[in-house]
Amino acid sequence: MSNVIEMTHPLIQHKITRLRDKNTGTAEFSSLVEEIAMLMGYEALKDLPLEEIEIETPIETCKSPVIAGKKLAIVPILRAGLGMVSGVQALVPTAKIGHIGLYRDEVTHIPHEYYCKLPNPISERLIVVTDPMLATGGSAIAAVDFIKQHGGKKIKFMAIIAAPEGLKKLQEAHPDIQIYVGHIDRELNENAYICPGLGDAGDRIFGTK
Ligand SMILES: O=P(O)(O)OC[C@H]1O[C@H](OP(=O)(O)OP(=O)(O)O)[C@H](O)[C@@H]1O
Ligand SMILES: O=c1cc[nH]c(=O)[nH]1
Ligand SMILES: [Mg+2]
Repeated sequence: MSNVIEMTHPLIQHKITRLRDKNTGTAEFSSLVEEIAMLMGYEALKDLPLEEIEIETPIETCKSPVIAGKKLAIVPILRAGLGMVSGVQALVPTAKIGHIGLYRDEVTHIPHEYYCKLPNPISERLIVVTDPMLATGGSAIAAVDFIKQHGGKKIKFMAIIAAPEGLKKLQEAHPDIQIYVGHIDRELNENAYICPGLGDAGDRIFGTK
């Protein structure tokens, strides 16, 4: 799984355990999602290209590196992916933000699109797609399909928890993207929920259940 990078940092693992706990309430849950996204973003963005510019320090003129190229785009899959935006945005405050609205049908588990607005043009930007949960992979595949249809080429996908089944499908559908996951869990259950997982991420972030 060479294009899948699973996080090993102890802080991320600790925070994921807090997320899994059913007694963790909405305020702590959404803060943890933001913090994990920032820590994962630090890892996912470590190959950002640099260019040297000339600046003046109080002492002398020198050349020093800055991030090169077009501004990054962060694209959350609504709703739950929204909870990860501020964490990545804290690292790259100039990032443009797109949105893709998808919900999973409760019976068929097939994703349905209800919204899509991306920065335009998108073809030259690095695009970081965020969604805490990668279950069957249907939502992730549909989101990357949309981004590619709009011209997106350089895509990284960030999920906090992934099921092996969905990860495999996403890799097969989009072998050219890099996938960053906080933890790969055991399996999906009969309702396509991740086990052990953390329940419904959107409901826990926004307090809707
Ligand atoms: O890999 P999949 O099987 O497609 O499942 C994962 C999707 O399910 C959840 O969203 P949900 O449909 O619950 O929408 P929400 O974020 O609005 O709660 C989650 O945030 C992912 O987007
Ligand atoms: O376990 C799961 C699966 C899909 N969506 C979630 O929020 N949790
Ligand atoms: Mg949900």
